[in-house]
Amino acid sequence: MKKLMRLTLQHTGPGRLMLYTLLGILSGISSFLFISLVNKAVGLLLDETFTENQLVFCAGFLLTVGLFVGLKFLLARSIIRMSQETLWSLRNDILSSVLKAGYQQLNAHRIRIRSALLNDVYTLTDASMSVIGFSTSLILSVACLLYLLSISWSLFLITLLVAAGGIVLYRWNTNKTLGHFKNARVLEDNFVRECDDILDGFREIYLEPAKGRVVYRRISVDIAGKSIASNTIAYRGFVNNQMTGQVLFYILIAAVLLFLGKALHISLADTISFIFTLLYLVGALETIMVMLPVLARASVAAGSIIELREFMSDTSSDTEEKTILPARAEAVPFSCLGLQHVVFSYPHNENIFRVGPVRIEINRGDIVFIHGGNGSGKTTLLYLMLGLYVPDAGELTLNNEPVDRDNYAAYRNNFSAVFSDFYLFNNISGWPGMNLERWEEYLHLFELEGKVKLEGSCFSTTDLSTGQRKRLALIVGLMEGKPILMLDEWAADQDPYFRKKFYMEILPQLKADGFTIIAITHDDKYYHCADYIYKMEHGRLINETVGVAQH
Ligand SMILES: Nc1ncnc2c1ncn2[C@@H]1O[C@H](COP(=O)(O)OP(=O)(O)OP(=O)(O)O)[C@@H](O)[C@H]1O
Repeated sequence: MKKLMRLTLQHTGPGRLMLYTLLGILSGISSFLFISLVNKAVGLLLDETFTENQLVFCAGFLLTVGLFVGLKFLLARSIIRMSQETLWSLRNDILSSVLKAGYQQLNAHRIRIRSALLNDVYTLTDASMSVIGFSTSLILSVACLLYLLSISWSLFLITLLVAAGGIVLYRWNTNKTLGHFKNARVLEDNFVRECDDILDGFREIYLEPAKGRVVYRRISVDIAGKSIASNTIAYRGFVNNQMTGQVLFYILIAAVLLFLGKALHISLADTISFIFTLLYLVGALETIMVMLPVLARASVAAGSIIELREFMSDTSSDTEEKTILPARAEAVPFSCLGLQHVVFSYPHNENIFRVGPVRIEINRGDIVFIHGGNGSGKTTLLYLMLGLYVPDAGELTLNNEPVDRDNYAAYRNNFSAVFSDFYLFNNISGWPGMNLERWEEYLHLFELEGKVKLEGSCFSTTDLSTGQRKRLALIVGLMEGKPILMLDEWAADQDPYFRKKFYMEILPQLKADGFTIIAITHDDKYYHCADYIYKMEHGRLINETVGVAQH
């Protein structure tokens, strides 16, 4: 619950939370005023003096009901607004942590981020909607207990003992119950992962439905089975608590009516008032008990969001040490970059694959090709050069200056990249430094005229062939105007005609325009187009430029 309070406080602010609590208290008090009026009226009816006070009671009832309705309405309106604002504020908060996180952190927590954005925030929003009933019932319970004290302190003590017994039982059960909710929350992540398999692997499943059936079975048998079991045990625990509490109070009511009233010499009017108030108390306690599982699940969701945020901002753990949090940075004019004895290995990789030590110097205007076998470390090296991964040892230099924590973001600003699994943004509005005036020229160069248009800051379509989408991604990269272009097997999806055009015509033109190009390629037919050629072998970078370089 502490985590839930911490998160709620962060998103509503203490002022608003106090205001809603105050409204809840007032609403509870107005309910209690109504009960006490009913009790008084019952007492007067028994004394047969009610008719003399009928008008006063009529006004009293109208006033308390009016107050109750007004406060409930105000509270409901505020809480509904607050819960919607909390939903979006939580989402914005998670997304801004995502945007500030390092690449490796993001990759490691992809599924949790999705679960947090889609599930946890809704669990929390639902809980905040329940707060109205919860706070009102809580206040009403306290007020009822105080009223019971004013009727008979001995009966009050007995009631308190019964309530304490219920609370002890509840506490005893709750830890176990929360554990089951936590299990169910972990299963939710597994569910999201399996759903990704179905949605992202749909083509493969369509061809071989057995693949889909396997995933479906994992969801419907494994995950659903375990999730149903965990949630059922957890909810059952809460229902048991609720029933135990109710039974305890019903026994108390029966005992007061049957013998406790008489034994403790309580008058008939007080006994009736006591029973009445107890019944109200049971109702209020029941409302609280119904809310408890909702709050318990919200507490697990809050814990999960807080943990995720800590993972995303933490720079001390194994993985996070190798990332540099981005900051706003101005690019410096690029003249050369270098990797000096750079070493990197993936954390938690059992095969202990290591890149390096790597030494390389690249100057402005160079065309550098890197080739090598699958799994030799080319992409890892590319990520190191791009500053997506941070080396374990050695250093990167930009313009002969070492790149450190403070200027990593500025360093990254020098690159545009088209990855082998690139993402094509449809809307490029607000991107800094875009040379949109070159759009038509590049469209012509990459032979995409008539295929796609730039409408404002959006592309008319991104539903193109794979090769065409790659051409468009490269045009976007070029329009960004960054000095270094990183390409991971860019030409692999191009037809022979355009591949030739790319190596023989486009690359020289880009070089003439001042771009530096670092490309992973297996097109050995065009290796002569590079100024420098390197081979990656088991994480080692071998210079094969001799005989290839044109200068
Ligand atoms: N995210 C990762 N976590 C752990 N290990 C990884 C990760 N990515 C790659 N590796 C390991 O690093 C090695 C090199 O991978 P890398 O992607 O750099 O190779 P590559 O030369 O680009 O291969 P390919 O030509 O197949 O794309 C792989 O053999 C793999 O074991």
